[in-house]
Amino acid sequence: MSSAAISRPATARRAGPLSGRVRAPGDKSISHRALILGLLAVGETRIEGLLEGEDVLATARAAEALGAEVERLGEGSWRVRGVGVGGLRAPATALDFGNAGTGSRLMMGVVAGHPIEASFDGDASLRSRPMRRILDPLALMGATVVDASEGGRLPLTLKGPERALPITYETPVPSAQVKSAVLLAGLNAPGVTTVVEREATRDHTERMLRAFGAEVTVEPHGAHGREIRLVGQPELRPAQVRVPADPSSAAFPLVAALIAPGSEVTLEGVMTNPLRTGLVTTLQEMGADISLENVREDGGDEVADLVVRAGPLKGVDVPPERAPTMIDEYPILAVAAAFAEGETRMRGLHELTVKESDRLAAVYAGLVANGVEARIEGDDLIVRGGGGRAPGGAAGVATHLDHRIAMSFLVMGLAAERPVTVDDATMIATSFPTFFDLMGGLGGDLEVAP
Ligand SMILES: O=C(O)C1=C[C@@H](OP(=O)(O)O)[C@@H](O)[C@H](O)C1
Ligand SMILES: C=C(OP(=O)(O)O)C(=O)O
Repeated sequence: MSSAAISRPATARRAGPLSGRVRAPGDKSISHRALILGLLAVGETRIEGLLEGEDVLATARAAEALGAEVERLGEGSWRVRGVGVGGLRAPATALDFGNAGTGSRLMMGVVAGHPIEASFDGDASLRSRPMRRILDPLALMGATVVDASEGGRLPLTLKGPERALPITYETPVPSAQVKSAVLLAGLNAPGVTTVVEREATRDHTERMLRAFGAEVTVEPHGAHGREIRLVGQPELRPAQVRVPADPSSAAFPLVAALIAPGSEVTLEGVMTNPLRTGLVTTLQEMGADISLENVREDGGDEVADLVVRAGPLKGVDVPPERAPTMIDEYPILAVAAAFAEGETRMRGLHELTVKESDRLAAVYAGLVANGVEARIEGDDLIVRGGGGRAPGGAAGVATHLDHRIAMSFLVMGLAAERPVTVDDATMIATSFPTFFDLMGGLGGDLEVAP
């Protein structure tokens, strides 16, 4: 297991307006997948713009342990020499995924498709997260859980069958991680593996599998869902992957620019895949001044420069079916809502309770600690905004090993009447290692305890 890091509190204070042009780091979802498909391709995959955050570095180490040669050539520039589908070797020691749900769950799918045994572990947050949602479909494909902690949690040991079975699986929860784990296991199963999702989730695995030469078809399913079919046992060919800027990270300077009066910020090259843009849609409904400029295609996805100007926001009702397109953005949306005029109701947030922390509870507690009126009704979070103002003043928002809780409340501090301190900023390095430099470069006043 990762050794527990020493907590470092951080504080953000209101300063002048934010201004400048910045690029958020590479997309975390795509970075994990590029390393994993690089491992499964025959030959040399090149990745540019890889997110060099702790979560992704853990996946890079796991890919190495499973047989790939992984080399960093320069900032964000990586080379992966893969072993091919079917060519994995059993790792000598447990794979430690730290804080990373995506890396651990997708790699469980990879292992389950191969006749090898591997152990998975992580930090206290990852050890508390549900893994049955992954292990159940992988068992249908022939994998065995040799050993697991209570409730099928980490640390656990998984053993793949001699020959994985292709299945048709309807995901019980909207989860790109579950979908991806099944597809990755299906890569080494003879025949067609099918995943049906009632609500479409981020489609990076499907897109990237195609870019690496796999045969994948996607059809609509019902009102909001999709059916994805993968033909097993392809020889994946290596690809050149250019990783676009992560919309889930860009969300922090974006909301900071909206709520710090007088700000104008441009966020370059942000991925605008429609399955990731729920936050921008919602903020625009709230009246936010966000324009998409220079819309273009890059690395197989749509990207745009987002030009953001501060201005008044109004409360809105966010429908539950939008959740998969902005699942990681609710904490920062709640901060925007705290500065809006009137009430914002975010519906259907059950999945937030099983992230790095129980984000529904953590956001609610952080809002209340900062003098913001909020309540939880069932799976809904309701925030009453202060019409351009929020009190702030929390002396130590509890972040529970959750990077997005830490960044969200630091952004609140950049515009609140009193400074906001979070109890631990170390986890920010899992997804946004340049957060403090980037926000500071825009004029934000943030300080981490030495
Ligand atoms: O597939 C992915 O890259 C991710 C899927 C989402 O999780 P779920 O699949 O649990 O919804 C998201 O919260 C996570 O940050 C990244
Ligand atoms: C939920 C997240 O990531 P993961 O599931 O990969 O830990 C996140 O980054 O907000």
